[in-house]
Amino acid sequence: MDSSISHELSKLDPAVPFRATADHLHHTWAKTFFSRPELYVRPQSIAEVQQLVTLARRCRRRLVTVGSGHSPSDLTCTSSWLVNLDDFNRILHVDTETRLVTVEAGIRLYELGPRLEEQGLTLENLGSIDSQSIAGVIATGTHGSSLRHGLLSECIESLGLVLSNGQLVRCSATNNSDLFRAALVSLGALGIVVEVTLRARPAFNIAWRQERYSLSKVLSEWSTGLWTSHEFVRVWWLPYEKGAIVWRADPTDQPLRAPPKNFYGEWFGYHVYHNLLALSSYVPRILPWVEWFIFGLQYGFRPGATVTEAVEPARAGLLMNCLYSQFVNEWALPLEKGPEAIIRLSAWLHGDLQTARIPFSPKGLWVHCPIEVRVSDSSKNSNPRPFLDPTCRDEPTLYLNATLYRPYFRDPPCRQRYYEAFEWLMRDMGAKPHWAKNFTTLDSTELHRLYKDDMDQWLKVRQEVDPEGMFLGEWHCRNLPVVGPSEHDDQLPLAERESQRCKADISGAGDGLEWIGERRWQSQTHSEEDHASELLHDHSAPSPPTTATSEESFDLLAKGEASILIHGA
Ligand SMILES: Cc1cc2nc3c(=O)[nH]c(=O)nc-3n(C[C@H](O)[C@H](O)[C@H](O)COP(=O)(O)OP(=O)(O)OC[C@H]3O[C@@H](n4cnc5c(N)ncnc54)[C@H](O)[C@@H]3O)c2cc1C
Ligand SMILES: O=C1O[C@H](CO)C(O)=C1O
Repeated sequence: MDSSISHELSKLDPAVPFRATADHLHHTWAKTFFSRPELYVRPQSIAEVQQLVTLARRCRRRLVTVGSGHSPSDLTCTSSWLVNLDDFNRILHVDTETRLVTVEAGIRLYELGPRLEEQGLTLENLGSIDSQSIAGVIATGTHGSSLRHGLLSECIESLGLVLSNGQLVRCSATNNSDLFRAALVSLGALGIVVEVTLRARPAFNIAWRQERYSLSKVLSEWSTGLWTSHEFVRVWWLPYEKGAIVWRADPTDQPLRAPPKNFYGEWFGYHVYHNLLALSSYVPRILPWVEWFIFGLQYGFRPGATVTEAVEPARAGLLMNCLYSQFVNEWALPLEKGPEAIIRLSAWLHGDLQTARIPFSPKGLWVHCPIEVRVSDSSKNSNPRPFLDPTCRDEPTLYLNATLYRPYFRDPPCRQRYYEAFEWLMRDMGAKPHWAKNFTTLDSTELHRLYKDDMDQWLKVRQEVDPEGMFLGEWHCRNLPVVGPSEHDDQLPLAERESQRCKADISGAGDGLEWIGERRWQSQTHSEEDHASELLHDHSAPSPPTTATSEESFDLLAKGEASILIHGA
């Protein structure tokens, strides 16, 4: 460890462990990005998180918190310090009457699910997987597919965050409500979420049914029951087949019934599909045939031919097999605009530019399926909305997700043009991108135009709780107007800028990129004077962990007047 870090650490409480290692190689689940943080820290208590934040501030380092790394963008990449709360994952309190559950923020959904079930409870909604940490799910606005639910974070009652001055602050709809609305989609840029209180639902099983539809049937039923006939509905669109797989589920009292085996869920089918996708990178024109062949074997070759059904606990039945590494490019738009968006994208993929009205050539371009078609509805939610909620405020939301697999971690050749065209269409339809995913053609000005005042409010809260940019990186600077156009980076001295991205020279990385950050701290000599003034301002209260729960203490914090705990300072 850098001697200046050891020196600063020696001034802190030796009884509070600093569980840091060097040489950690970070990568996203999809291996789209790699980075080598200077330190990888796995705290096990709030005191450890507070000490870590204090140390980072004194050493002038950026902090990035990573959950399970399932966000496929460079959002979690850093050359500075990477914090992971996998060892901070206990259930702290369960009230079976109110169904309020408090957990440490590193808990993964697959750990939480069975623990809630022991208490007769479950989460009310899930996305496609349960690998994420609860804090990660909240931070990027993860959603499932149901018009009876909004974002998964709708069930969050309150959050506890450690801010850049080391203070633990709690927030909810009624307490520090602006901080709460900002933290509900925080993008990791406010502080480290350490505690989450959520409202669970009585455990339930779902009966699900999956069948093949023609695309025309999907479109004709769009407004007449497709999305409303069941509590949970999702559609996978097969663009070349002009077909779709429609999956629907409702709570049930029926006895459990395991799903039947399926083609690519087994070893043979999994590898056949993977290798056909790999082959298609060299011979892209086989993709329509791959779609016909694989989805025929998986779901039947004709609409209605094969119906698959099962009864499973919701915590398992709502999930799906996401197969291989992938790029995901997902946007939220009004549900009523869905048929137009699908008809135009379908026309483009089939070369009908007049209907498509998308100014890119589809010539020689072949893409993967499925395009995921999902829904969400936050408009009836009585909880405060996150400032950065991409779903529609007053009407149901459609999510369109253009999935592109990366067989053996290799990028498919269609990616750039397909995503340019897809994103152009989404922008033309007034859609907003899912924060976690691989959108590329928007910048901070355009994202600001989409969120307007809501983004301004988010930026205001962010700036108040992290004035030096300890939790900001290149991803945030690229996508959010965290500094005004005329202002200089010096206003956020801890924010980490990217210095380079290159093909990762790492075994098994495929086309994954290595993200390298500027080591700004090497040029920021922290003078004795700075240090003395920092100590004066921040480090005044060597007492038990500070908890601020009132509006008042948040205001004090915003003015930089609140005192914080430094263990052993
Ligand atoms: C196979 C797959 C399936 C997916 N399915 C869906 C889906 O169905 N619906 C959907 O909406 N999304 C889906 N996603 C996206 C995924 O839900 C989000 O990317 C989610 O944020 C990942 O959680 P994580 O724990 O991996 O967080 P990470 O990706 O590690 O981090 C995400 C953000 O959360 C921040 N963060 C994490 N922990 C903390 C903390 N303790 N305090 C403060 N900030 C924190 C990070 O700094 C970062 O900004 C899927 C992704 C994959 C790869
Ligand atoms: O990001 C996502 O990946 C899967 C698709 O494979 C899914 O549903 C997401 O959302």
